[in-house]
Amino acid sequence: MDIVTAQEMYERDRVAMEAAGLDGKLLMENAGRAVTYDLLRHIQKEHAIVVLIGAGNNGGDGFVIARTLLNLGYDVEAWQVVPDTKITGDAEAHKKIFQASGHPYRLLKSSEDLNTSLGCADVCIDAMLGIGVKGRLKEPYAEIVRLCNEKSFVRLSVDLPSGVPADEGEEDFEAFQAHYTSIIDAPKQSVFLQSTRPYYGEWSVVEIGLPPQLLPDHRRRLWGAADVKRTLPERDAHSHKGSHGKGLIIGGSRLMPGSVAMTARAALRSGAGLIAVSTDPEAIPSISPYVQEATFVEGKDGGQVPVLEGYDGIAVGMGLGRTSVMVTVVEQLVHEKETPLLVDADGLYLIKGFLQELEKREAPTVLTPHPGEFAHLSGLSIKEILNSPFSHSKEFAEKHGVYLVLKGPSTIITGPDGEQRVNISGNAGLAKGGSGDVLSGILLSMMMQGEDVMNALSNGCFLHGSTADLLVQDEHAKIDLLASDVIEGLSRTFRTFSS
Ligand SMILES: NC(=O)C1=CN([C@@H]2O[C@H](COP(=O)(O)OP(=O)(O)OC[C@H]3O[C@@H](n4cnc5c(N)ncnc54)[C@H](O)[C@@H]3O)[C@@H](O)[C@H]2O)[C@@H](O)CC1
Ligand SMILES: Nc1ncnc2c1ncn2[C@@H]1O[C@H](COP(=O)(O)OP(=O)(O)O)[C@@H](O)[C@H]1O
Ligand SMILES: [K+]
Repeated sequence: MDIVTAQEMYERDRVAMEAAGLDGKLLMENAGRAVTYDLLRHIQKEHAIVVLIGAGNNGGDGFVIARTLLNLGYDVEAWQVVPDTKITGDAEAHKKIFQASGHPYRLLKSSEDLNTSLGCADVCIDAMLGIGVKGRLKEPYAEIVRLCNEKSFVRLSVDLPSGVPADEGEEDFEAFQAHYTSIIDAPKQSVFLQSTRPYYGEWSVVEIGLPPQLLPDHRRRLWGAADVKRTLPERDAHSHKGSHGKGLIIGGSRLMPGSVAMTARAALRSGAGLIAVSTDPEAIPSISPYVQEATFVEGKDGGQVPVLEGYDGIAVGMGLGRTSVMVTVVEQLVHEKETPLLVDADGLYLIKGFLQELEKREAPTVLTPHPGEFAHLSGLSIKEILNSPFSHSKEFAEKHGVYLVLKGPSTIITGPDGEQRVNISGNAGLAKGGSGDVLSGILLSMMMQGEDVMNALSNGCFLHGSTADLLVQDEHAKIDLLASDVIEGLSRTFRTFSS
């Protein structure tokens, strides 16, 4: 499913209108009807409903929704919150159909009248502003939004909660706080940002008849279960351990043995053929009982720098520490151009000095920072990253020729060519030390088993989060879930994808 900016959404509408001959009024009818039937899941027959209608096409959708609900026999009051002169174009055409169908609307004169009406409502449908919003809400919207947010009724939004910007990068806004948002055609960037995501409440996307074959390819997509099912490599009946990749994991130290143990175990649980671990010899006794299937490698000349040749993939950084000998290890990995490399945790701190050289690597380089680590790598502030994660990830990945996995509740995976995928599986049970180590193991394993790196990374992120989701559905709560539970839970997720 594509993720769009406001501009890209207007472009999709334009293509549907010009290339397919779908007229704007028809799209508005489709949108309004699709949204109505979606919202009905949250409405009961005895509910008193208020529909708030704004000046633009979002308001036009509001007239269609109010008419459809009234035709179905629901108790609806349609409030136009702007003067008649502001309702123009397709919205005006639908207002006329609404009136010709014998339905009255109320015109906002004072906020007291509206407040009385809101006081009697069980459900409020917000069709005031959509992707056309610019800057902070002006009156009367700002006051109406404040009134609505204080009420105890069910708040449902059309396309976007009014006031929420569609695109990343906007910090200063005030918005309708929806319990549920019915998104038209494609999720907007703001669905995935920390500051705007909470305003949407639960959400889903309704289809309004735009022809997929004609739509521009934005190369920014939400990655879901259907995509995993389509792209997850099958395990060949005639395969042997060598067919599934031999991986090297460099990390762990005397005081941090657990992280590399989890990465190794997660890699094996995700299908890796062979896993070797390079770590501080003092850490080996605590790691080996936890991953009996892994082997250990000694560094060259008895030191800590391992031989890097002969692997299908290398992951570095988990629990590694930041000593000078580790700088040497990371430097050698950067210059070892032919093996796919994944860098996490301490590895991300150590690689900062070699960023300019990453572009020269021939095999894929994958960096998996959380926003704090990305701030260190990029020199941006965490706030800047959280406000515009799509554009900052894209700029960084393209500049350094790397795959960037920017982790969080919405994880953004960006390829060196700027293609982006978003994973939203997972829950706050993963907000614990060790979750990232497990993800690194899964990603290393996926990279060794599939040809397409973007698919491998997207699938790995989905499987990691989706395992945590399955585990909190029955066995665990978000509070007690451990990263190691996710490793043992992987089998459940894999079983749902195997035929
Ligand atoms: N063909 C299309 O373009 C379709 C559009 N649809 C709907 O149309 C919406 C987009 O329509 P519009 O482009 O008219 O945008 P909006 O419906 O968001 O409204 C823009 C209007 O709001 C005013 N406005 C902007 N910022 C404001 C602020 N901060 N305070 C107060 N008023 C402000 C503008 O002056 C303008 O009159 C979508 O979100 C969707 O709901 C759907 O009907 C499907 C088809
Ligand atoms: N609130 C959350 N909702 C969903 N996923 C989360 C949440 N918090 C963390 N995660 C996921 O958990 C992992 C945490 O990785 P990271 O921050 O590197 O953890 P650590 O280094 O402590 O192991 C990432 O995959 C991230 O997407
Ligand atoms: K809205």
